[in-house]
This record gives sequence, structure tokens and C-alpha cells, in this order.
Amino acid sequence: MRVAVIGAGAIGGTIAALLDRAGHDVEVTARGATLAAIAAEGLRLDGKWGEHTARVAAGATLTRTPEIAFLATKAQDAASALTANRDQLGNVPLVVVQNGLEGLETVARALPDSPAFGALALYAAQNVEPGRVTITATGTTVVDRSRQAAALLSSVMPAQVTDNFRGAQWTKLVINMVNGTPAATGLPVQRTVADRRLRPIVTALIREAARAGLAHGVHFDPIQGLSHAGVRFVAAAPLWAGQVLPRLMARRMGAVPNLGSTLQSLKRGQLTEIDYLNGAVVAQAAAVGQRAPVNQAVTDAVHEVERTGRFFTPDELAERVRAAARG
Ligand SMILES: NC(=O)C1=CN([C@@H]2O[C@H](COP(=O)(O)OP(=O)(O)OC[C@H]3O[C@@H](n4cnc5c(N)ncnc54)[C@H](OP(=O)(O)O)[C@@H]3O)[C@@H](O)[C@H]2O)C=CC1
Ligand SMILES: CC(C)(CO)C(=O)C(=O)O
Repeated sequence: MRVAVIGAGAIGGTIAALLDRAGHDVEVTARGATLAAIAAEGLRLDGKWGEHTARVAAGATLTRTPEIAFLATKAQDAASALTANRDQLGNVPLVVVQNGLEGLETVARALPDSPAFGALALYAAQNVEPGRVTITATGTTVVDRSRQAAALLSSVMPAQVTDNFRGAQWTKLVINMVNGTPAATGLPVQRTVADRRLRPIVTALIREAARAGLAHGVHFDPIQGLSHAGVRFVAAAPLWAGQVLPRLMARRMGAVPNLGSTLQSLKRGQLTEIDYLNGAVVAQAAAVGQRAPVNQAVTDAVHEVERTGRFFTPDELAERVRAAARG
């Protein structure tokens, strides 16, 4: 099949390399050092799903119209990446593999005629150097309705279809509450969850996200063992009891340190998706008259790291969060 992948970073690189390994005809878009590395050495994949070097066609924009396309940029780059490839994407099924709640709305604005489907990756991929991706933890991909995309993905990785994609996006948003403390402190997810000063913060982030979603009437779609009932539990539980959830999430990630996709951006000196994750929780909570002070504090802290390049110590972050919760 003729496949396009827009944004050959951690997730796009994984999808492109696995589809190339399965014999599909893959073209990717990339930029800067990543584009130069893929052109020179191919797209290299290693880690939990094996090793493969994909000699895929690569350019700044697509040169041909694919049968199916995947968008795998960070949320803040989606609109410009789509606009740059508009000429090749008319009526092409587009699978948007992105965290946060806004991916499909962005496509509807940029390419109103495109049949777009959302997808949520539950594996952990690290863009260790330009053109090289390591899978540090395996996991399924949840795909919105499109059986074509699910069939294609499930031929190379675990994938499942949902009829409740909005609910799945919210469950994933709750899961992504593990991204903020690594981005603020520079520590891998597993270490932030193991830390007695940071674990209550992660739990409070999760609780605020769960409460906002429930207030919006969301039915959380079950993902990787986190069900609607589980979300209701964590929304109502005191922090000491709710801590079971981040502990389970960290255990599921296994032993290889997982930076999370947000900290990975900072390590490359880039801006993050934080406004689409913790920032989205603040906005969604405000829309139903709730406050989300811990998400606001972590969003602000990550923006400060973007500006200064200096991570917070666990004590500094805990103090920030205490002050925000008091105020
Ligand atoms: N990494 C992970 O483990 C997981 C990530 N996700 C989600 O998947 C999505 C993708 O994340 P991830 O793969 O980590 O992000 P990456 O930053 O690793 O990859 C995004 C890639 O898109 C490229 N890009 C951005 N704009 C353009 C453009 N206009 N044209 C061509 N290429 C472009 C970036 O290039 P450049 O480097 O130059 O900016 C980068 O290589 C995010 O929403 C993330 O939250 C979900 C689950 C797990
Ligand atoms: C599931 C998780 C936490 C995997 O790393 C992720 O979605 C991310 O890093 O953005």
C-alpha cells in the first residue's frame, strides 16, 4: 500500500519503519537534522519491536498522493504540517496519531474535506537521535472507527478500534498526566512516580483531569486497564488512595526509563505540547466552572523550563504546587 507519514519523529518514525518492514511503499516528511539523517542513513528503528532500517522516500513535503496518510507531529505543529501537504492529501484517509483532545478539530480546520480518524498510541517511543527511534515499552494503538487504519496498523503492531474515540481521548489525557512532572524535573516517568514528593502531584494532576472529564459528561473508554469506573474512583479518592493509578502506569512502562514525549521535546531544545495536555485540563475544567490549580502550576513550570532550560528539583516543584493549591 502507498503510505505517507507526516512527521517522522518518535511515533511517525515507528509507524513508517514498521510499515516499510512489512513491505508497504512508504514516504515520510521530516525537517532539519531528521530529514538529513533519514536521507543519508535511512530511518532506524530498534528496541522492543526489533531492529529495522527503513530506506523510505523522505522530503520536506510529500511528492505523491498516498492511499492512506498518518499525521504524527506534535499537536502544535499539526496545522502547518497539514497545510504544507494539502495538495497531496485531498480525500485521502488521514489518521491523526496525537495526544490531547484537539487533533481532529485541527484537521477539520486545515483540510475540511479530508476523511480524518484519530489514533492514540499507548507504546513509548524515544527519538534518541535524528532518524533513530527506540521503542522502550510496547502497547496498543486505539483507532477511531477506521477499520482500514486499524487493519493496517494491526498487521505491524497491536491495535484496536473504538466507537467512543472522544472517551478514549479523555482516558489517554488522564494517562498523559504522567508527562508533566518529567518535563518539569527532567526525570523519567518511573522516577517521578517513585518519588514521594512528586507522586502526590502526579495523582493530583490525574484527579483534576478525571473530575473535568466527568463534569463534561465524558464516558471514559477503557484503555490499558483504565476503565470509566477506575477514572470515577480516582476522581473521588483522597490522594493517598489515588496514588495506586500512577504506580500501575509506571509499572506497565517496565524498567527502561521512559522520558515521555513532552520531556523529549525539551531535551531537544524544543517547545512542548504542554498546553494540549495539562493546559487542556485547565481549559476543560474552567469550561465547567472547576479549578485545576495543579495542572496550571505544572503547565507554568514546564513553560518556565522551555524559557530557561533549567529543570525544577522535586522540592521546588512540590513547593510551587503547594503555593498554587493554597492560592
Ligand atoms: N513518543 C511517544 O512515546 C508518544 C507520543 N505520543 C504522541 O504522538 C505525537 C507525536 O509525538 P512524538 O512522535 O513523540 O513527537 P516527535 O517530536 O518525536 O516527532 C514529531 C516529528 O514531527 C516533525 N515535524 C514537525 N513539524 C513538521 C513539518 N511541518 N513537516 C515535517 N515534519 C515535521 C518533527 O520535526 P522536528 O524534530 O524538526 O521538530 C518531529 O520529527 C504527539 O502528539 C505525542 O504526544 C503518543 C504516545 C507516545
Ligand atoms: C503513554 C506515554 C506516556 C508513553 O510514553 C505517552 O503517551 C507519551 O509519552 O506522550
